[in-house]
Amino acid sequence: MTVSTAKLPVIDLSSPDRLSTANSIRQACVDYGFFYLANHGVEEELVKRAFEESRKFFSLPLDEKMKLPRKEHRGYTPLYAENLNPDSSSKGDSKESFYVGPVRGSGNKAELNQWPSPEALPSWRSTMESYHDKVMSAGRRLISLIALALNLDEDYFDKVGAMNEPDAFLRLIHYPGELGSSDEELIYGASAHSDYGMTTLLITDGVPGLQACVCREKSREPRVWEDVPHVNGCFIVNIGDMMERWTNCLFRSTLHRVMPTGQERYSMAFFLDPNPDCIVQCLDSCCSESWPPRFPAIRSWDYLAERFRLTYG
Ligand SMILES: O=C(O)CCC(=O)C(=O)O
Ligand SMILES: [Fe+2]
Repeated sequence: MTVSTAKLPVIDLSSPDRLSTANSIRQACVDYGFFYLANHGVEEELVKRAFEESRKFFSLPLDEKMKLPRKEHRGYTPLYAENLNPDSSSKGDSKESFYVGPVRGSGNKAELNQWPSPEALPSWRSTMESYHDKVMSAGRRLISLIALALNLDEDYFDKVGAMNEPDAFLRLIHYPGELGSSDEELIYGASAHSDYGMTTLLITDGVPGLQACVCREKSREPRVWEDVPHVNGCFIVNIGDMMERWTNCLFRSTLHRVMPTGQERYSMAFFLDPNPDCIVQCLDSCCSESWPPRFPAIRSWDYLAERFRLTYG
């Protein structure tokens, strides 16, 4: 079956016409929950370096990588350890990943990060810290436009505490590209899922595989999948379930997956989530008498911890 390419809008983060940009973001988040983000300020050179360092890490022998197993949601997760959609595959996804949590902040938050040994990978930590910082500043600018898009003050998410030391996790991903044997079930790179948090800023190495199901009804069958190709110089941004909850389902967290193509592939997903103590409750601008709040208020971390528990067991 041929798969068409999703026609996603491109949002210019540096446009001086913020209101018009906010309107385009609103439209994109209502219609697709996905868009491309251009002129985001993260230099191509830094993206390239981060991909190089990521490649170096995943090329280490497994026993080296297993010295940094995922703890406190930071560190290494080996192949098949994660199953985003247990209904679709019993083996788990064909990817390995590494999480880098917030790199600044009060208390010991940044110290929870695990780093490969500087002897083996001397530039790894500084590269990932710079990349995390830079994507975080793009994310902050994006969140203020998202607030405008929701008819809120542009510092709304600062005022409710979401952007006070947000929980931002960079996840480096490596898909080895092997195809599971064809007489068994299909093994996805990443099986169908929506992201859990506020918003995700994803960049890939250009190898195809990512698809989104941009149908409004998540439960509609059969699902129609469309390719989401890499666009040079852009992040692929998508809305997460927590933002869907916040906006009372006005903004959509869209199902997506990574198909196995037989090609090795690298990507870097930056999950921008609110401060763990932030209370996520239906925005005033997203409910009315005829459209009452669908979800009770919840503390951000309580919501996310439950989602992680279901994914990682
Ligand atoms: O690698 C990709 O293109 C997508 C990864 C993804 O959706 C995720 O990690 O949540
Ligand atoms: Fe995702």
